[in-house]
Amino acid sequence: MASENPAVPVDPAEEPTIWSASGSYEDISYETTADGIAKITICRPEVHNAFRPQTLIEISAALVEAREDERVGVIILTGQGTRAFCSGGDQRVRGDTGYLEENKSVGRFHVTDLHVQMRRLPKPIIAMVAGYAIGGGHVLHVVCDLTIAADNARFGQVGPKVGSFDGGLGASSLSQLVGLKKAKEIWFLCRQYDAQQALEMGLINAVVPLAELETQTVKWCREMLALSPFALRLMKASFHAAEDGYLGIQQLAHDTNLLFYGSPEAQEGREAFKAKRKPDFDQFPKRA
Ligand SMILES: CC(C)(COP(=O)(O)OP(=O)(O)OC[C@H]1O[C@@H](n2cnc3c(N)ncnc32)[C@H](O)[C@@H]1OP(=O)(O)O)[C@@H](O)C(=O)NCCC(=O)NCCSC(=O)CCC(=O)c1ccccc1C(=O)O
Repeated sequence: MASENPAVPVDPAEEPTIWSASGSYEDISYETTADGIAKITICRPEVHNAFRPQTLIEISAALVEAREDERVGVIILTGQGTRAFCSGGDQRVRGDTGYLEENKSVGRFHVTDLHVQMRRLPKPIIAMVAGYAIGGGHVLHVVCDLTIAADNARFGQVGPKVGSFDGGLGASSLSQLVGLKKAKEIWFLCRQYDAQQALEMGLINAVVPLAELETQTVKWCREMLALSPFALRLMKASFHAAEDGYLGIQQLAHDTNLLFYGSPEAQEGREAFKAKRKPDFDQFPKRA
């Protein structure tokens, strides 16, 4: 809300949210706020926002857009309407070799690359969940960095009921969140859990009234936007480094390199090369 007294500064966390849409997508929408929030919405409410290959290709493109936009600091992933965040792979286009793109006869799992992209993306991604987060839709929220759920949210895996499973992040990240026994229960029994149960088992970060889902999620985003973006980037990479092995180390190491490039020591190497002279690294301390 704008402050009525100009002497009282407006708390950025309380500013109204104005979304600007951009891009030309069929299955999703991509919107941003002037203060640095991007929102990707799956727009297939007639199938509880189930994804087909095209949906995942578009989410991936929107994530690239959000990543490359230097104004964007936080990304929200959500589903259109109040009945579902996402119900997983669209079973109508599930072929015998994976999920089928239009006019293609050989299927694949586009989610594999998308999960990796979300995990490596150096900006926080928040799942904003109303209604069902089921099957591959449940895994999508698990892969997000944070999850804010409405009080009507329902969570669960259904793979073993419909002849599918996610032994990737859908197993490993899930068991990190809720523990091995609970993760096995979720997969082995295919039950549904309400938002309160999900909160209690550490699957999500907060439960809010449905009517406040977006304002509360935006509030969380704005709290993060007020923090150091590079510190958030390094923390995201650090959380995943051990589990991601060499590729986790690579992310952190290259981020260190990014910082090193800003130092006089690294710049001396570059300048010496360009001037075709011997670099003078003696001027820099051999740090303890
Ligand atoms: C979510 C439900 C429990 C909701 O039930 P209800 O409220 O009664 O609604 P419905 O009447 O069932 O649904 C309304 C409407 O939507 C259609 N629909 C819902 N979900 C899907 C879907 N996934 N695909 C296609 N269509 C869907 C439903 O048919 C209705 O349409 P009408 O025309 O009105 O009849 C319930 O809907 C439900 O259980 N849905 C199915 C959930 C499901 O089976 N999901 C797929 C699981 S498998 C998966 O997601 C794999 C994903 C993947 O690609 C993958 C592959 C390999 C490794 C990892 C992954 C990964 O993790 O992603």
